[in-house]
Amino acid sequence: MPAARLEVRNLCAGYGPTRIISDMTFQAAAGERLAILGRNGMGKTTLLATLMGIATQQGGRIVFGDSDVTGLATSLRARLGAGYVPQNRDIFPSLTVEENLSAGLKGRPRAALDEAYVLFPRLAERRRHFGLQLSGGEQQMLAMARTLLGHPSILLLDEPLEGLAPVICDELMEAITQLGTGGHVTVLLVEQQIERALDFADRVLVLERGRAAWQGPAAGLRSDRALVERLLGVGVH
Ligand SMILES: Nc1ncnc2c1ncn2[C@@H]1O[C@H](COP(=O)(O)OP(=O)(O)OP(=O)(O)O)[C@@H](O)[C@H]1O
Repeated sequence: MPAARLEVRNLCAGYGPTRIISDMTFQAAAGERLAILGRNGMGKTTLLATLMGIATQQGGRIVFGDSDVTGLATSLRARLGAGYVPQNRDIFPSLTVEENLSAGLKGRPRAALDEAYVLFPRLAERRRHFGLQLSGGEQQMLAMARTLLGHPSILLLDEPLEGLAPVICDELMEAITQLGTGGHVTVLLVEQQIERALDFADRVLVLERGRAAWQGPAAGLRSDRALVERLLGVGVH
């Protein structure tokens, strides 16, 4: 599936009647790399979960490509091209790497598994290992590769680097960058490692208490240390 545009208009969302996301409007062009940043608890995970139809959309519109997906079930959104790698990685612990990957094939031939092994050679070495035997980094690679096998047009990544050693973060960011560079998929990256996210992204959306506090080019945010400090409470180099 080719990369798709994402349009979010006046989105309100949360859990049941509890409001977490308020009146949020933003877009990602087809093939764009959008980093979603914000301090802890500002609503980043809830935003991705709402885009997937997991959290409750209370108002506004979500459009993937030409399809308004407001009100659609998660499975239909996946069929329309959304690929979601949640923060908890969600792999099957008692299935092997190969079996986990097969679950992402969505009817494609088994030979397509090689795409995952080319992207992450470690997974090829571990193909007969069970999910529970993998390191945190390998689990993240597996979760990402399984989603990518479905050829998403919009990829939602929730803190893929959380809890991983710097060398593994390097490896994962290289793969994510490789994916994003071809423009074949629109990538939304939620990440706490601000520098890595800014290195990757074309544009940035910063959340504050469930609202869009700032959006613009990654380079613009990086060059304004005072703004980064105010929005995110951290420094950048
Ligand atoms: N299932 C839930 N039911 C009710 N409230 C929830 C639920 N999950 C999260 N929240 C609340 O929603 C708010 C936003 O949480 P969310 O996980 O979206 O933030 P976040 O920006 O992703 O944080 P972090 O960076 O810590 O992962 C928090 O106040 C959190 O307590």
